[in-house]
Amino acid sequence: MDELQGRIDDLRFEYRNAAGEFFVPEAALFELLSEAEVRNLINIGDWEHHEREELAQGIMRGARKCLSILLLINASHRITGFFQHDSMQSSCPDDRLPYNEDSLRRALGPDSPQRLINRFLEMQWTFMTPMFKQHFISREFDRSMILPFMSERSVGSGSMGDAYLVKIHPQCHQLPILNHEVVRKELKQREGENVQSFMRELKNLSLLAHLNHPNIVKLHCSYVQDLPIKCYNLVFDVADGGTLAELLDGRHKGLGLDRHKLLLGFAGLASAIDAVHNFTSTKMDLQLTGCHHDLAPRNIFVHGDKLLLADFGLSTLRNPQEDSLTMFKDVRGSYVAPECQKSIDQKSIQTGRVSRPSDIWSFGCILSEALTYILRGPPGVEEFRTKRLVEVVEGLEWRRFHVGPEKPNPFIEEWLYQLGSEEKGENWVSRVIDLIRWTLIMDPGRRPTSSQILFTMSGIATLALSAALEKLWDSSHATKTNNSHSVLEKFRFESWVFALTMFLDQHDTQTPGILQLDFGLITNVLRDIHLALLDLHNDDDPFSGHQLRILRSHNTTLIQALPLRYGTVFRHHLVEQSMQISSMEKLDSMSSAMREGDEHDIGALLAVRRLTVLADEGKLTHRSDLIINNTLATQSKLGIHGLARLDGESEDVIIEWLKYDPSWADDIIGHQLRNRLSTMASLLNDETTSALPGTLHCRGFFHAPELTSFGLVYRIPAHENTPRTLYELLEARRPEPGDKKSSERFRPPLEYRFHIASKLCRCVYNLHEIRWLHRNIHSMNVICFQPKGARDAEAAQDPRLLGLGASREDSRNSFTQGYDDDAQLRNYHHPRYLAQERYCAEFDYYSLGMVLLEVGLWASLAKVAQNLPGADDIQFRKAIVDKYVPRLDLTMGTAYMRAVQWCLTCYEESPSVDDGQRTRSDQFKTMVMERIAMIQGVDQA
Ligand SMILES: Nc1ncnc2c1ncn2[C@@H]1O[C@H](COP(=O)(O)OP(=O)(O)OP(=O)(O)O)[C@@H](O)[C@H]1O
Repeated sequence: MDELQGRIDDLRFEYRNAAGEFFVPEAALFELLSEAEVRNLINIGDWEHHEREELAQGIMRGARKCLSILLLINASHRITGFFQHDSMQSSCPDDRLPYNEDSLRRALGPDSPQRLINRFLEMQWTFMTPMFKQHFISREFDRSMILPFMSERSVGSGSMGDAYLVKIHPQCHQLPILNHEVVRKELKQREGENVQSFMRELKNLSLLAHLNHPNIVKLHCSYVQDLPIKCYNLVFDVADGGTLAELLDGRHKGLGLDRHKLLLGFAGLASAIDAVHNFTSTKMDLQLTGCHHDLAPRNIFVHGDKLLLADFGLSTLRNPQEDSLTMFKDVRGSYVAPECQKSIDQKSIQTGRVSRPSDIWSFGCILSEALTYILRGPPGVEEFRTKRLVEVVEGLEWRRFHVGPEKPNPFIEEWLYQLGSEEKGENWVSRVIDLIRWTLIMDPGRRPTSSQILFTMSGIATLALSAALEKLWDSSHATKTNNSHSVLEKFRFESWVFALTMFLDQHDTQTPGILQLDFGLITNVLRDIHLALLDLHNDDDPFSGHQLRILRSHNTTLIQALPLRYGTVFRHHLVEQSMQISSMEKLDSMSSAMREGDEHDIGALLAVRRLTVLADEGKLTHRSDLIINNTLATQSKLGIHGLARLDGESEDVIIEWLKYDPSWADDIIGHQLRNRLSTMASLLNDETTSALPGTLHCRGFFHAPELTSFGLVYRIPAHENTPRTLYELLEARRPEPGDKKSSERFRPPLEYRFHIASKLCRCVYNLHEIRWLHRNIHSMNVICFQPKGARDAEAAQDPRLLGLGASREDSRNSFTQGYDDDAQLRNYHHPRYLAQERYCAEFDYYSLGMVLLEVGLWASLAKVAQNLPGADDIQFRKAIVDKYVPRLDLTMGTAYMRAVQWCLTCYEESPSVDDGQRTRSDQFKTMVMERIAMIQGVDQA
């Protein structure tokens, strides 16, 4: 027993706090006083056998501290009394520490000497050091309580209290802290406003602690100690980088924050302000409207690369139904909003009523200093502060961003203008300045809300970081080989930045919440990309599969984070970028790289693009296997084309006739023509080309000298289906019993018509994406496939575009399509093209518009033209636009009508970029393709 007593006594003098007091951490005591030790002690003591088991269990359950004290004062046998007087309550003797004289006398027995009682009372404090745990709020400590603070040093003081950096004994806390350190903020005085502020801060922080917001300083716990006056303490997580005020002044510790981190820090800060302004806790089923009221750099901490919002002593969090205006409590500081003081009159300032926009003003002020810091460093901040100093009334000067309740400080705008003219290459600077201007609007009602600030600030920070990464990507890329996979990833990243920028520009910040972006996720991915790019510099084989796979997966995450509509913008930009590649070799490898990844459809487009360039350059290999020598066993007309069966075959084929001028049939020109045909057939035979939606697979070509024509031979996709031209269907009459033609016209249901329209748009859009103009869109070049046994409506299905062969020819003189270049085909062409203007995409849209009109009215253009006898090309177009297009309103709806109208008038309209659309193809997509797809209920994205 003596030996155990000696060891406990040693433990008593092992730990000494910063105030020189000894204490025994609970865990250390329990380690020493194990169950074996306790049982051993009981076994050698004077206790009756039948008492021993219960006693051992009772001590282990919660009396080891009392037992230790009794051992040290040589009264261990009295431990039984602590149980005898527990009135069979479940609490344990240790739980009842600290004892007072009466309760102790009851436990120790009435015969216990006073000296024993005194010694216990004195000794007990050594064994009851508090255990600091999270969310222990408002604990009251006796003045004798020994706190396990191993070291303590002052880190600053504010108007309300002093702050100390404290190291807690590792066995005396269960806090998630680094190095066992916390900041203890101690209230300076106990009277008046300070106590109220303390209590308010405590209440606010306790509520905010439930949010566990990464940008709000973490309150771990709080306590009050009677010393003998009440001393109020808040225990915070340590912010390791000092305050933002110190950073801006150049007095910060550590590395500080670079520009991107600072911008991200402000996005985090905006998020904290938003959390305060719109406090919501599902756990507590609570929604409150908050206001910080004292936003200033000294109340913002730097922690790692985060900014933390602190000091909630003046803040309010209240029920949203309550009036959210508050009388401003203090008028100090440079960041105070103009509405915070009602009037200034001979040095006396009347406080005004403030609400959340006042915080927004302060945020804007702080942001402007931060921007100055980024661009000009601490001396710039100093200059800004000095220059904005104004004398408000005689003898009263301040550095605020206004000069009275309704007057802005004119210097601020001048300063922002100066900042804006710097850093030309950095597009985010002007965005930050725009945001600052918005926050510094004198009318509080017109300032942005915290959610708008959060969105805008997050967008700015993301764009700034992305721009830096683009540079890094360039520099690392420039030194590497032209590995197509790496070029592709760079393109994907750039296209993502493009789509993001468009999203931020177009997002209506007045109605936040409609389209949201997970900025947290995006920032993390951007950080990972940064690391991966840095790795590339140090890697021997930088574009090895592994590195690229990492970058590809990061890019994919970014792309998937875009709202659906902007995923389409991304895709379009990627196509545009890829189309800039002029080298055939690069196009080829880029196309293969894409076909392996997420954008395989773009890869296929690129492959076709490559083929078309090769075809135009006459470099497409001439393939003898595409020359068809069979004669035609049967032949019938398919409008201007043919439906035939080749000798010895069992399936029909479609023949696109290309007629040449007989005078060219001499040997030399004939050879050239043959070469051209061979090139076209190779292009249309390639599986990538025939995989384009709305096209047919070309098997090859043959020469029919007797017709001075070549025939391009196409496969029928499902051979039992009957091909019919759209023109034929438009003209068709409903069959009557006995197969007699009725006078009633055949009209497929609307959904069939929308489907045809939609598919044709898609086909033209894809062709244009790869810069392939069709040049011959008309309803005789649209082939539908009637399933076997289907009648009427079902004939109008699965439309495909013919005429692609001739479209590769620059000159209209090489071939004419069909047996004769029918005058009625003229109606599909834009008058300006007919007047010899160079062919452009708008002319394809015009022709497509005419076909869409035919589909909409379900009447051929030839039929329509019969009502316009003698009209020249221009008059014809005008009559169509003015008279026939409006009829679509009734047959197909307004959206369809507008789509057709756009096709027929886009050439006349000056190119416009103001609605955010960059190219005609973009416009076609939104104005026509998506409109029609939307009526049809199909997402064309
Ligand atoms: N959690 C913390 N981590 C690191 N340092 C802190 C922490 N809390 C306070 N400090 C330091 O202690 C100083 C005093 O903080 P305190 O919140 O008491 O006053 P203040 O905000 O600077 O002034 P005022 O109360 O007048 O607004 C701070 O400026 C900061 O340097």
